[in-house]
Amino acid sequence: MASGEEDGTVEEKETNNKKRTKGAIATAWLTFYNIAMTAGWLVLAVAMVRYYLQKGTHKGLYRNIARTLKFFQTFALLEVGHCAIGIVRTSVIVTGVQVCSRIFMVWFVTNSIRQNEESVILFVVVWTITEITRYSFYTFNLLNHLPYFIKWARYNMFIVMYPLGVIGELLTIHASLPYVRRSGMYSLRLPNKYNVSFDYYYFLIIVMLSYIPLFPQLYFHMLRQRRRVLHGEIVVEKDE
Ligand SMILES: CCCCCCCCCCCCC/C=C/C(=O)SCCNC(=O)CCNC(=O)[C@H](O)C(C)(C)COP(=O)(O)OP(=O)(O)OC[C@H]1O[C@@H](n2cnc3c(N)ncnc32)[C@H](O)[C@@H]1OP(=O)(O)O
Repeated sequence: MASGEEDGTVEEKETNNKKRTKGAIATAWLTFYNIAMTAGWLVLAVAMVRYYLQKGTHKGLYRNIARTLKFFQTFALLEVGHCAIGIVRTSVIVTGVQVCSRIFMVWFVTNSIRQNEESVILFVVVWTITEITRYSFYTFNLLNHLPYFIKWARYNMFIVMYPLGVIGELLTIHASLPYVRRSGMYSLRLPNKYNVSFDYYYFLIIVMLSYIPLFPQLYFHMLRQRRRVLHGEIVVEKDE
């Protein structure tokens, strides 16, 4: 009996040690990741402000920042991995929809429009403000020094920013439709050796329609997070 208890204690200790090691490694990685992403989106913000101040127009702005934007937005795919391996307590599906829809925008939609559209600037500016806030929230939270205004901004700004971002994205997809139809880009017409047809134009319409069921789910998820963190029983971090 005694020996069983001892064994249990040793096993428990080993498990706890493993958990601690995994916890420390995961925390170190997440801290690095969030600092890198905060810096990346800050670089984008500075580049946009500089461009606008120098040129006095938004024309050409997207082209100027496109590579950096694509890089950091694509890097965010790691967040789906973070959820999948359980180092952050977030749903893989919610994160997957959020990240994939954005990657789709930067790699497949903005190529098919005049990038001077105001809607492109709208969603890029909204994403940038959101991500600087979100990643700095995670960073300070991990470092146990979370200023209240960052926590407040994280769980309040999305109320306006989310719909604005979605409006920018939908207007951008809509603006791409005429060119996509004319050019037949990314489409596969029959007959072909695979005997498969794909019409990117209709695919984009389906993507636009999919915002109707998907966006409310993301938005309500954030409203629940807001209630939990700002008004709820579980406190993420000591304020200030
Ligand atoms: C092929 C094409 C497909 C197309 C499909 C189209 C459909 C599209 C539909 C809708 C599209 C939306 C497009 C998006 C537009 C915009 O972004 S507009 C700009 C405004 N956007 C926002 O405000 C974004 C809001 N969304 C988010 O914040 C996230 O993406 C989220 C996944 C939706 C929600 O985040 P979640 O992680 O669940 O909430 P949090 O409260 O932030 O975190 C929960 C816990 O997890 C911890 N955590 C999460 N990530 C990290 C991290 N990187 N590092 C450390 N910790 C992390 C966090 O601290 C929380 O911890 P606990 O409090 O301890 O639980």
